[in-house]
Amino acid sequence: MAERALVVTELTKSYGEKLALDGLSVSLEDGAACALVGPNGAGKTTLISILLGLIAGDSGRATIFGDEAGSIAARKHIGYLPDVPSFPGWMRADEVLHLSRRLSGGDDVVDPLLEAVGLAGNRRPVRMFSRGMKQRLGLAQALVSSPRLLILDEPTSALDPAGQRLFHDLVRSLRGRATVLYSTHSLGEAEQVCDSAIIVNAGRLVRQSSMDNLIREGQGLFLDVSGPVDRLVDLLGRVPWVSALDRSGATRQTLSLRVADLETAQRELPGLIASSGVVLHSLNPRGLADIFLDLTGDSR
Ligand SMILES: Nc1ncnc2c1ncn2[C@@H]1O[C@H](COP(=O)(O)OP(=O)(O)OP(=O)(O)O)[C@@H](O)[C@H]1O
Repeated sequence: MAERALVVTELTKSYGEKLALDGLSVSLEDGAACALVGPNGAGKTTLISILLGLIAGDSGRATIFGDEAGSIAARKHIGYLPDVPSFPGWMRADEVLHLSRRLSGGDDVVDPLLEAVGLAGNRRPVRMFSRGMKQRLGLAQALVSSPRLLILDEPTSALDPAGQRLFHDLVRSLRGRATVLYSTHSLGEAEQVCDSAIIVNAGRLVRQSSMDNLIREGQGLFLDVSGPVDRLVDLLGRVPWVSALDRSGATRQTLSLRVADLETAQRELPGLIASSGVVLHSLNPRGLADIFLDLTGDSR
């Protein structure tokens, strides 16, 4: 069986009274592109810091390709891109990468890497780079030692939407070079780059699942309706494709439907609305942000 890229078992870490990781267990197959998703304070940075060997857990274990997190062997497996990478402003991109390569003892991959991140031939000093360019250089730097595990920590938090999209395209194009662990607040971002997600909240694992499954299980519709809403709720209670129904509001009400079969729901819903006699004000699909809120709740 292939060696797993990451195995985290019952990992716990407190800062004084604050429990940041609470018996977290997750694992990652070699070659996966997995998002680490959770709201502020979920424990993502703490987990990454332990994987990088910057801090130690209180109990439990983490191994990277079989090597204990924090060991020299484990560190050699990892390439890391922080949210805001910094470089000596006077250096050029190629100089940054040559220096990193010498320090890490990696292969001579500087030119292809600069090409891959769209910085080939750029002779300007890094201080003249935009944030997006710095992030792309940071990605190249993280890859310079040919790591087996690439950890990206909220890498687009300082980028505008266009810069984010470019960065997502770039990470997607680099998939296959390394196993990817991509920390983000957003399932929407995770979907752009990753095929699976580890969702954490309050230091605990909420779900580890493929993106496809998360989206399928969370799919549904929001209906804004008024009039004989009880009648519509009654009709919806009888069809097999509704898996959950929440209702809020007074005169004008919002029905939140989770559906097992979206296509059937979209085909049959207009008929149910018409026969119930309600007035439909709006109909919207549930998005990834709704799925994220469902899974992480409001437990902070
Ligand atoms: N050095 C520290 N001292 C005290 N508490 C800390 C420290 N670092 C983190 N914490 C607390 O531990 C918990 C987990 O924090 P962590 O930074 O790991 O979460 P996160 O998921 O990375 O959050 P964010 O998305 O906001 O970066 C939070 O409640 C945070 O306040």
